[in-house]
Amino acid sequence: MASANSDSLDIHSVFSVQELIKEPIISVPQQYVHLNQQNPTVSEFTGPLPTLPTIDFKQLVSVDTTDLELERLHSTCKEWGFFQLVNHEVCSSLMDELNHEIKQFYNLPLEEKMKYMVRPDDFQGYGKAKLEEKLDWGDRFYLITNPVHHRKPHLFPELPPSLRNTLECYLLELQRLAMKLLGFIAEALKMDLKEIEEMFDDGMQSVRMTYYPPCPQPENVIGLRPHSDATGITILNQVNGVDGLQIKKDGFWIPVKFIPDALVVNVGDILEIMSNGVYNSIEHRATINSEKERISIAYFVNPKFEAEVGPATSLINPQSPPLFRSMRMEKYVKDFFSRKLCGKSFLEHMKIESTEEATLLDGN
Ligand SMILES: O=C(O)CCC(=O)C(=O)O
Ligand SMILES: [Fe+2]
Repeated sequence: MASANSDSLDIHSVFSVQELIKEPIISVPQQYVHLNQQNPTVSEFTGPLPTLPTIDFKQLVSVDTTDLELERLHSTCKEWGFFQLVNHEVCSSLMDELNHEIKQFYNLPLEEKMKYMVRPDDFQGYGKAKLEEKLDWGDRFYLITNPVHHRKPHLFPELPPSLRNTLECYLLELQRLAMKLLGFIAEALKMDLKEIEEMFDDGMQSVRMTYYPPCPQPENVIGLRPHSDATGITILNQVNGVDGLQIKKDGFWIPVKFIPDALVVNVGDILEIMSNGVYNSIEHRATINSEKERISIAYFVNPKFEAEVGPATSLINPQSPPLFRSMRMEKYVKDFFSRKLCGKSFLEHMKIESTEEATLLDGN
């Protein structure tokens, strides 16, 4: 066990923040200190703090209101890349159950959780995929859940049965929701519905369950460092209702308020690419609370491994040439995970450079 204020951490403490704080600490070990995380602060924002728009799923599906809500969906994905989704039809008792099960999981003794630890040369499992110089203040469990034959035998099938069953039900509900949402997104973008359906049908899906312990110096740590999601869309469930998510808007970090029963949806890099830059995959991060633990589960929705990730053919024409290169999903995932989860670097990598773009334009 780590002693208070020790900068030389034992392996368990590096592996799990939850273990590290089992004995009260007064200051944060150096490996976890991220300086200047708070800049620019929201207090520098002039005028009232903007609030993340809310999209009402009920209005999207209802014939009377669908056009107006589609317009709102479109402008929100362009201007914010994030929204709160209400009336999404995912049963609230299922959300409560999931909340309970994830808490139970993180309450298991470390030895139990270590059964699922990330193995060398892998990125799935409990714990950190690689030990970086600077560590985030959170314990993660990442696993690919779809296609089912991609599930690692020692992960999903070996989860405690009640967590596994609840998660399975939750995933089915979210899968249904995600496909409907993607359909509305295709409509809003005026892209071929078949194109999006074919790409995402039985696509690669994964979840990240994160436990963010409280920290006595929250301003010196970061729960999840700034990043954009490499996904099609992400559906985030702020499981225990504690705030912490922040998104970067016009250069400022804006907090996302927890709304009971709402899910937070965001445009990922792949949707930015598919929309040929019409939608934006926004940088976000998770901050830490000084007193309360925070738990979230992010569900990542992606095209199938065989799909070609690139600007949708139905959106490309001589007036709107492709701004991103195309790549098979399988390679995209492999290349992405061999990089660091930080900043928008991978999306930048997918951008067509100006000389290449010029050649393409010439060819048109
Ligand atoms: O926990 C959160 O609020 C954010 C999680 C997230 O951004 C992610 O897992 O990619
Ligand atoms: Fe994220």
